[in-house]
Amino acid sequence: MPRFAANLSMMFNEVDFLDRFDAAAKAGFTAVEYLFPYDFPAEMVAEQLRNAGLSQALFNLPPGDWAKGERGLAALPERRDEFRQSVAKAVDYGQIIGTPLLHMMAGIAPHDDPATIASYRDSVSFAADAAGVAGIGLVLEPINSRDMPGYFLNDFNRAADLMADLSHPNIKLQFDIYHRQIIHGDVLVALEQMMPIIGHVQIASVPKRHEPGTGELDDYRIFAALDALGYQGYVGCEYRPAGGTLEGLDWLDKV
Ligand SMILES: O=C(O)[C@@H](O)C(=O)CO
Ligand SMILES: [Mg+2]
Repeated sequence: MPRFAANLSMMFNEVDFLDRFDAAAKAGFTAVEYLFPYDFPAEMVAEQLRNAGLSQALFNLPPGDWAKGERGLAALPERRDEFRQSVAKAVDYGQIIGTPLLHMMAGIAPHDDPATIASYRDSVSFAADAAGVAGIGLVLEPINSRDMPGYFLNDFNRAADLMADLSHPNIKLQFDIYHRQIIHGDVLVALEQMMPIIGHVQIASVPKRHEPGTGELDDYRIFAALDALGYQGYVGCEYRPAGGTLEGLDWLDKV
């Protein structure tokens, strides 16, 4: 059975962010992930994690102005300085909280423009180096264009090609099964082929992004495949509960 991490940006929204750690632990989770911890001092987040007896699986670099629609800075050449500051901030938080992985979002930018491609490549290398010095892995996640129109990294093969090209030891793929199914399908074959470069997995039903086992895929077969492929990382439960978070957790009993 995979090791599941509760995603505190989507789950346990019945309580405030800092109270979600305790709620996740009481529900039986041993690890958590979330998008961003930056509204709170890192020490405060670390204390919540520690007090709840949880491990941190991953969180994201600062994405720019999320409320204004920004979804990362890495592919935006004109934001290079701000991007580099965001890397320093994420690594700082990562060391204090104790995360093994940071996810770097690419940004809303054309994926066929030489300037944005060059910016992204430079940013990936820069962030992978900086995170690596701190002992933290960097992951890149292709995101489907229906949920995030205009997102730069919207293709799993392009992500894999880039990683092969950069050949940096500290870069891995964040394989979100929800995005994979919407972008390309062929989930089981892709998991097998890409397993050597996968650093983190996330799950949600497709197409509604609710609890596993409630959509078009056989999520239980996918969990069995992850075990059979020897996947050792966390599976982030990045879904929006269809009703209450606790009421929806019975899918875990069927894994
Ligand atoms: O899949 C997602 O949406 C997330 O993993 C993320 O990091 C950006 O929203
Ligand atoms: Mg995801």
